Amino acid sequence: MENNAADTPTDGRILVVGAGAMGSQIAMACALAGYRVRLHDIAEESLEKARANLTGVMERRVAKGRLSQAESDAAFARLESTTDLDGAAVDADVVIEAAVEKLEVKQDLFARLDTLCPSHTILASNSSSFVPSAIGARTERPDRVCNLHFFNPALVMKCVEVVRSPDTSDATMDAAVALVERLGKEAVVLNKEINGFVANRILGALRDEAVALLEGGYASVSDIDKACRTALGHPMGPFELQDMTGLDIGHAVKQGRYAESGDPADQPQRSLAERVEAGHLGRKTGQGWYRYDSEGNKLGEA
Ligand SMILES: NC(=O)c1ccc[n+]([C@@H]2O[C@H](COP(=O)([O-])OP(=O)(O)OC[C@H]3O[C@@H](n4cnc5c(N)ncnc54)[C@H](O)[C@@H]3O)[C@@H](O)[C@H]2O)c1
Repeated sequence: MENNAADTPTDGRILVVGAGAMGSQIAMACALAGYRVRLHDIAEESLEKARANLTGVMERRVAKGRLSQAESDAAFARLESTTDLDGAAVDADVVIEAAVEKLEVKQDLFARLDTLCPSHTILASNSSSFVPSAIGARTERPDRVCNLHFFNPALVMKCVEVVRSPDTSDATMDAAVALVERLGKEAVVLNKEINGFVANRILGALRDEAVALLEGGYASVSDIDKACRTALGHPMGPFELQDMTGLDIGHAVKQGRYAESGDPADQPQRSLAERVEAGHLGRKTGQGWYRYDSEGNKLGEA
């Protein structure tokens, strides 16, 4: 059985803001661990989609015997959906924000949550890149702001990066790490904030080296991927992975980092930029570093 607590409700109320791919699964992970959870979104259809997706995920888990029907029912009973942020925030002990990746949206949300939530409430963001000092800049509680960075899919992936700003208190970090552990996940603590955190920075460095080797004419796309799979034991190579996640995503991350650092090394490389400009974004467009047929089967290098 997974980490869940159908019969042992956990103290504390969690508010998850944003019911997209990440927020919906983070909310369910918390409900499975016994927390009472409110899932908020500005869009009613996002909440409906979240509920439908979670119902499917939980049904599959029950069918596979990884969860009992009673545990699934109890988790759903602890999970409430709402478009009313004011009402949802009044008694939240922890907020996990998983709205769109736009700094202004997050700063506005944190400023608003700061006025709506009790003074003890921890405000955490699931942002993939923005640091807590930036997101919480307009709150009166920088000591209770941190990042809780889950990975996709949040119900499956074990790692959660817990990121502190220079103002985040030890008590906030301790509570955040305890929450991650209560969810049955592994906390990776960042003692100092940095854009992109640990796992995605390492992934980015690998991707950059792969593109540099390709652009230098040292090896082909498929041989670089082969080296990562067969020598390093990676489940897929860096080009295969980019085709899966979307070249536009990696391109946007590099642009964002360049805007912040001004370091030319952070700019998207020529071969990546050319593909994105041509609309070759990976599997979703049928071509990225590789070409794919309409069923998504790889045909060969692009
Ligand atoms: N998708 C990933 O692989 C991944 C992984 C880790 C972290 N993240 C981060 O998680 C966050 C959410 O990503 P996602 O992939 O779930 O996005 P998504 O587009 O699937 O969902 C975003 C949701 O936020 C809602 N929203 C937008 N503005 C809002 C507001 N002001 N108040 C409440 N809800 C609002 C939207 O209606 C939408 O339902 C982003 O910060 C992203 O960087 C994403």
